[in-house]
Amino acid sequence: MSTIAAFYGGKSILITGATGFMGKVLMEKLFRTSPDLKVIYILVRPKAGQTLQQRVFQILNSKLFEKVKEVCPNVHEKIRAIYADLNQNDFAISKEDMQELITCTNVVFHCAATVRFDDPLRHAVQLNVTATQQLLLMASQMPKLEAFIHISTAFSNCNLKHIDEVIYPCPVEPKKIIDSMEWLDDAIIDEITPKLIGDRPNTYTYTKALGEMVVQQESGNLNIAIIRPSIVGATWQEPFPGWVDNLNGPSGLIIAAGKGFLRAIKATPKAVADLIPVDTVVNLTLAVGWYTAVHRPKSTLVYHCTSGNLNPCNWGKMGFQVLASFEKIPFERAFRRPYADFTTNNFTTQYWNAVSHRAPAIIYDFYLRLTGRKPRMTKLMNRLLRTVSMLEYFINRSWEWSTYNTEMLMSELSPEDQRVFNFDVRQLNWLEYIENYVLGVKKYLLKEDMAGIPEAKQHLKRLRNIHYLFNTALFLIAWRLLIARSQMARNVWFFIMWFHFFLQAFCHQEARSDFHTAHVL
Ligand SMILES: CCCCCCCCCCCCCCCCCCCCCCCC(=O)SCCNC(=O)CCNC(=O)[C@H](O)C(C)(C)COP(=O)(O)OP(=O)(O)OC[C@H]1O[C@@H](n2cnc3c(N)ncnc32)[C@H](O)[C@@H]1OP(=O)(O)O
Ligand SMILES: NC(=O)C1=CN([C@@H]2O[C@H](COP(=O)(O)OP(=O)(O)OC[C@H]3O[C@@H](n4cnc5c(N)ncnc54)[C@H](OP(=O)(O)O)[C@@H]3O)[C@@H](O)[C@H]2O)C=CC1
Repeated sequence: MSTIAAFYGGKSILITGATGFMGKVLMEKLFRTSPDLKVIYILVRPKAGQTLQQRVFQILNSKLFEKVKEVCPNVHEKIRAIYADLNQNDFAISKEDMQELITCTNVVFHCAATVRFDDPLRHAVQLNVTATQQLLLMASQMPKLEAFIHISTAFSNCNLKHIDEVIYPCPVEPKKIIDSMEWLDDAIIDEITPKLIGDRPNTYTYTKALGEMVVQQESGNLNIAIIRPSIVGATWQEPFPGWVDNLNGPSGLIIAAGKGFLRAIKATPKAVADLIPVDTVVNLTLAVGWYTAVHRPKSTLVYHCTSGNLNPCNWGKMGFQVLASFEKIPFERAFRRPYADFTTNNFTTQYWNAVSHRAPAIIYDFYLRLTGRKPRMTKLMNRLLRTVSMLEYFINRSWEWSTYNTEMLMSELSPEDQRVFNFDVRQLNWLEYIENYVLGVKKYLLKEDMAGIPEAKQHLKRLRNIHYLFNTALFLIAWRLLIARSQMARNVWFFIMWFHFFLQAFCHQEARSDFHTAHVL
């Protein structure tokens, strides 16, 4: 029997962010491996016209929970959804619910956060810092609490190149930031945001760093640990490979590339793609919960949940494998054929954005107008390019995260626990993982039927023919109208053609050699 699974038996567990990507996988694993746990309290807010109960019902009836229902048929009775809004004082939890939580909770997993990169500082501070502070205050009143596990991010200190499993201080105290949010108006906050976040790229990474400082300062006598996952991706093994249900991290870009919207990206092929499967993060989280409660380390331990130093993969190899997977698993109704130009240069990025993204969108919108429909592609493309520009920071740099604590914990586990709560990322086969990821995006995010694959392949063939036809027609028209009439136009045309093909050849050669190197590595 697994020691960790046995530890959670009979326990009352509080999870924040249980309706999120990681929270759902955490609940699933807890119920599947410790079906005799007492109760999982989840702090939920009504959303998108759904009540708390409807939200819980939807989660429990999803494919993710199919196995759980076999092992733990009374799972509905073991989830207690508590109305809460982490943006409110005392989380707007009723007195009775608060009393129950304080009296009964044994372990807290704090996953809730805003993960948006463009959130205004006030909102990001409220959720990622103030709510963490409030939750710790609540936890300090829990007589039965054995462990408090805080989920942070490996990028909370992305302004550093080498990151140790320690809490780094921020120049301005979190308490001062929290106080100032109360009296400063939005315009002033917007003005000082760049100065506060300094060399971090966004309010998300900054407020997650502040959240860690709050954990350190307010820990009191609590048994606390911090987990820092890198870029969390689809499940690797459990409960089945490829499960994913939101667009964060690479998932949105996989869709954009597979549907043929995104065909070039400013990314450094040799930079480490520090992806970590969500089930690996959850396994480490549960192991840390057990270790923190049972071994009670004297100080707050930080655990890096990253792949780069143990089993590195780079963006070149990842992009190559994603594209290769589209051959086998094409997405339906693609706008253009999937294709990738990786570039590291600003000028070529602008060039490919104009040629591969904006121009086709304008042409398609023109076609929509001609056929009496509302143009939409330019707007969609602008949004996509904005999203990509926000992710660029993370795909053009490499970081080194030390993993001493994570490796120490692995060595502390029994062989059975190492198997049931596997977080040894060295066993991950990237090529297999990425193919399952693409498959998961198709099945669980796009909700496309596998039976549609032959038709999707036909559609891509049609797109290829249209592409050839379009290029030939364009060439003939240009030739007829301009080139045949003027020497000047001929010279300009030849220069453009030369430049275009030169760039294409150059980028291909660059990408090929990088893909090749990446592959060899
Ligand atoms: C040639 C290219 C392709 C080649 C091959 C295939 C490529 C795949 C592999 C290699 C590519 C590289 C992948 C890089 C991924 C790197 C991610 C790095 C992130 C690390 C950060 C640290 C990790 C963490 O700790 S936090 C978790 C990460 N958080 C996020 O990812 C949140 C990011 N999202 C946001 O902040 C916002 O959504 C934002 C600002 C991007 C957009 O906000 P906006 O208000 O404009 O819109 P939304 O309402 O949110 O959505 C609008 C629209 O866009 C869709 N969308 C949302 N997010 C993404 C996304 N990440 N990618 C693509 N599309 C996205 C959303 O669904 C909406 O669509 P509609 O149709 O309009 O509804
Ligand atoms: N995804 C990733 O790549 C990474 C994530 N992390 C960290 O992991 C944790 C979980 O992330 P992930 O699951 O991906 O994020 P999601 O965005 O999927 O989930 C966020 C969760 O927080 C909840 N939440 C947000 N605001 C409130 C609020 N005001 N009141 C109550 N609940 C709220 C959401 O509830 P609702 O459903 O109602 O919106 C949701 O359950 C976060 O702490 C994040 O920083 C770290 C590294 C990478």
